[in-house]
Amino acid sequence: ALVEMWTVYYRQGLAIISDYKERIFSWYRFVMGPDTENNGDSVASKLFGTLNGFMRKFLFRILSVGPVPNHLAFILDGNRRYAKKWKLQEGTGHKCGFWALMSILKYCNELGVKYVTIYAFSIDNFKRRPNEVQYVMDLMHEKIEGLLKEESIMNQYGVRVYFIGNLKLLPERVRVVAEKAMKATENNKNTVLLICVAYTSTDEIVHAAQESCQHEWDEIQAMKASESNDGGEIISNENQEEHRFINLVDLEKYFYMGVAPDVDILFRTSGETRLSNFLLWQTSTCLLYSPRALFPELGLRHLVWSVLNFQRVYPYLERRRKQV
Ligand SMILES: CC(C)=CCC/C(C)=C/CC/C(C)=C/COP(=O)(O)OP(=O)(O)O
Repeated sequence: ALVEMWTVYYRQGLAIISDYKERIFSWYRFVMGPDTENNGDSVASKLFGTLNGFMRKFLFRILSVGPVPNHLAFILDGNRRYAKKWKLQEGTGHKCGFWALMSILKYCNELGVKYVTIYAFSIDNFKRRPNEVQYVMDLMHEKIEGLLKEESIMNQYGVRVYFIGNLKLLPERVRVVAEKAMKATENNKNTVLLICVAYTSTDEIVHAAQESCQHEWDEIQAMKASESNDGGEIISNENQEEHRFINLVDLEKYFYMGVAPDVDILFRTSGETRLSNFLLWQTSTCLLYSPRALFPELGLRHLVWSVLNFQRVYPYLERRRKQV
């Protein structure tokens, strides 16, 4: 707990310094070293990282005795409140949120969690103040570009990235860089990071229903065409009937989230318990965990506690999944 508290304060310290760095740039570099933007590569931080990593591995070994969740999803709530709480510039909360996300991703990778999904930006978020939308889009653009670098956490930990949602709604430059990131990480095999942007669950369901109907329609048209070309067998009424119904398996095939299994634990930070139109279809048998911490404060202790809770209710969740 002490080491974890230190991690959080260390991150907060970096955030505050980063926030004021334009004003105090010269002694900031002197104190923190030139690489602080990458979360510190100094001897002290390497030593700290080794000690921390050793304790984590020990903890994860113990946790792995029980069932380890396969898919964690996060609603990243409380970034603006975090900035307010620490009297940081508007937007710095989101930056700290990104750092917290990178730590969580690293922990998930070490623990053996295969899928991590985050709600980075909903379709409704486009209604926020233009400068706020602009800030988050700029941050995403900058961070996704960073993820493309050879030494980024994505390549270091073998993380494959998917961007999930109606990507047409994103500004062109963000969409282009997102597509590049998906392509660049397609051979990474360890963890899958699904970043939901321009996403809402209802939009996903409508999109899947439309795609599925379109597919059925195309098939009927193709059958009709081949029938009239070959003078072949006339399509029976039952055959047409069969094509008029969408079934679950077909629908799920067209989900943006079709690449991942159902969620095991859904996190919503800052003590909120609403789903806000996130993964409504994929969370029917998951554990909802809602710590009071704001997203940038989310750390190892929250992850460990949620996994312990998951292991406690695991037999019940499994029974629900098998419908017995
Ligand atoms: C590349 C990549 C994955 C970047 C992700 C960056 C990131 C942390 C985005 C969060 C965006 C967002 C709208 C969070 C909600 O917090 P809020 O603004 O609603 O905060 P509040 O609940 O305090 O109002």
